[in-house]
Amino acid sequence: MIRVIVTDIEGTTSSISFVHEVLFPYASKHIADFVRAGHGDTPAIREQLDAVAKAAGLPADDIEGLIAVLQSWIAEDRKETALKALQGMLWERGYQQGDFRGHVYPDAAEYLQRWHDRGLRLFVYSSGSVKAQKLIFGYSEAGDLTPFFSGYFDTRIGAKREASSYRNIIDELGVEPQTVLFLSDVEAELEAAEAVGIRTAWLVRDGELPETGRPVMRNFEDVDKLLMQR
Ligand SMILES: CSCCC(=O)C(=O)COP(=O)(O)O
Ligand SMILES: [Mg+2]
Repeated sequence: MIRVIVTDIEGTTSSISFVHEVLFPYASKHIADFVRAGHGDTPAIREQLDAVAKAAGLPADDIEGLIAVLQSWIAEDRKETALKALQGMLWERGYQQGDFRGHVYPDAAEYLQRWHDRGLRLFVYSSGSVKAQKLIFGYSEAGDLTPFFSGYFDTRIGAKREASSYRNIIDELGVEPQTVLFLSDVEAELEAAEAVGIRTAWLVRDGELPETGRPVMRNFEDVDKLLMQR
């Protein structure tokens, strides 16, 4: 019986276009000023810049070089933990100022509430930082959805296509893998979760249904029907 749901964000609870056409361009536009203003006296920013410098093989004081690296990572959608941490800090201002609100599909907002009320424990696992996860759900178009979640995982637990990440999540939650349902739009992530015994559901929000033996879910209502069968 499923007792825990772990959900991806981009392409699952929320549209890919919101992430790629709103959040990433906002980060790209503001990252340079953010880093120039914060690198000297904000330890949380400095810590992430040191990680960027190490990963890129640049001196930690090459601020313009680090900005160029960050811009290129945003453009190529690199799931680098330090970039994701900086993006989360940057987006906080955008959400607080009302520049945008987090996109969450109406069916996702509805069933997150229903599943929570039914006693299921809900968690997020996204490449976006935990801060960014709390922001997209906290400032969502459907209101503050964070009360429905029991916890959040980002790439500090491991990369989303690695089976070991899902083992780490199971260990952290202290549950049996077959009691967990993982939702994602990326088949490689589902395969990694399945490798450690986690149940999965594949969200295909838009476009043609792929030819696969795997059951495909168009929305969270379909996921709920699957839950009822298990
Ligand atoms: C938490 S909202 C920003 C999403 C993000 O930065 C990202 O890389 C999306 O990754 P996901 O694992 O949710 O597909
Ligand atoms: Mg996704």
